[in-house]
Amino acid sequence: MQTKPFRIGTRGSPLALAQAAETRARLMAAHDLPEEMFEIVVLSTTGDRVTDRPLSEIGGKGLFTLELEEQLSSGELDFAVHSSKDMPTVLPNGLHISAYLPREDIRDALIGRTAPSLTALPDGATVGTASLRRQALVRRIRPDIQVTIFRGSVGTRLRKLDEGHVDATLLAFAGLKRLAREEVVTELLDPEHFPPAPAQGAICIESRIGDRRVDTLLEAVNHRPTYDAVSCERAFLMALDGSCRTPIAGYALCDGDHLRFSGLILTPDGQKEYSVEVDGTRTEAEALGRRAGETVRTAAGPGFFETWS
Ligand SMILES: NCc1[nH]cc(CCC(=O)O)c1CC(=O)O
Repeated sequence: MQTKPFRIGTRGSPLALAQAAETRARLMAAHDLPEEMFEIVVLSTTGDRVTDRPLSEIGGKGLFTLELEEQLSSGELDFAVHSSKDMPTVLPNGLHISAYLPREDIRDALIGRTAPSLTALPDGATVGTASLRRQALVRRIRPDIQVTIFRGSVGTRLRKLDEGHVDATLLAFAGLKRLAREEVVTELLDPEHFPPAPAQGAICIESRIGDRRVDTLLEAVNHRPTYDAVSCERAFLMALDGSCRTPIAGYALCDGDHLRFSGLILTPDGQKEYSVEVDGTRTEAEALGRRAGETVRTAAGPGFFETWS
């Protein structure tokens, strides 16, 4: 192996930095390499800079990835570490997701200030979130709840909650665990009733297609069950054309060679929905996700995706 350090690209949020550090630690352990062999390069992305509007409004794909991908393509970086959930379904030419680390918990967590659970929140309570999926899933269970746009890093959102801006907020349990903040959680939401976003809880590594040196390095940390589950979930998103304005949820679970996927699309008010379940072998993960996406898209019909945009 070469002696020049690998350049790892990441965003600068505390969660992104924790994920880059976890990636480096796993690579050091897998290859018995010293820390000096990995240089963590921090870049700011559009998604980091615009924090006062919902992401669905800023539009465009790759708000959290574009700047990193430019530097990957130009050879400035060797690979980039991302939250898979923030990855666009279609990547720039020449780049691919080459590895997934073992997935964290996939569930959403409620952090309640005035009550500990979604069902116990007071009548007309406010919940802070910028996610259309979380908004729709909250309204599906509690149509009386008002949703306030909440953006910024995990720490910023928890501070806004503390300051009393809202009664509760929702965050990925995975991110809270990675930041060692899981003690704030008052309720973990069951995926059967409150399904996570496709790819939630999984760290992925993006690199140049055909970079043998990087492929060899990353192979040792790639977790196949996560790779298959998230590939299935991303295929579901892609088949739905991943419009940022459609609340989409879904998760795949691997059990030995078997994979089961549950998907859901709903209107932002949570009052209308289409769900799908498929299962098969892990080797057909992508095909299963694609089929599930096509199934709900056909069931919903073209009108469904236009009713609110
Ligand atoms: N878009 C923000 C984002 N991207 C990934 C995570 C959490 C970690 C993960 O899902 O892997 C979060 C914050 C959140 O949803 O609470």
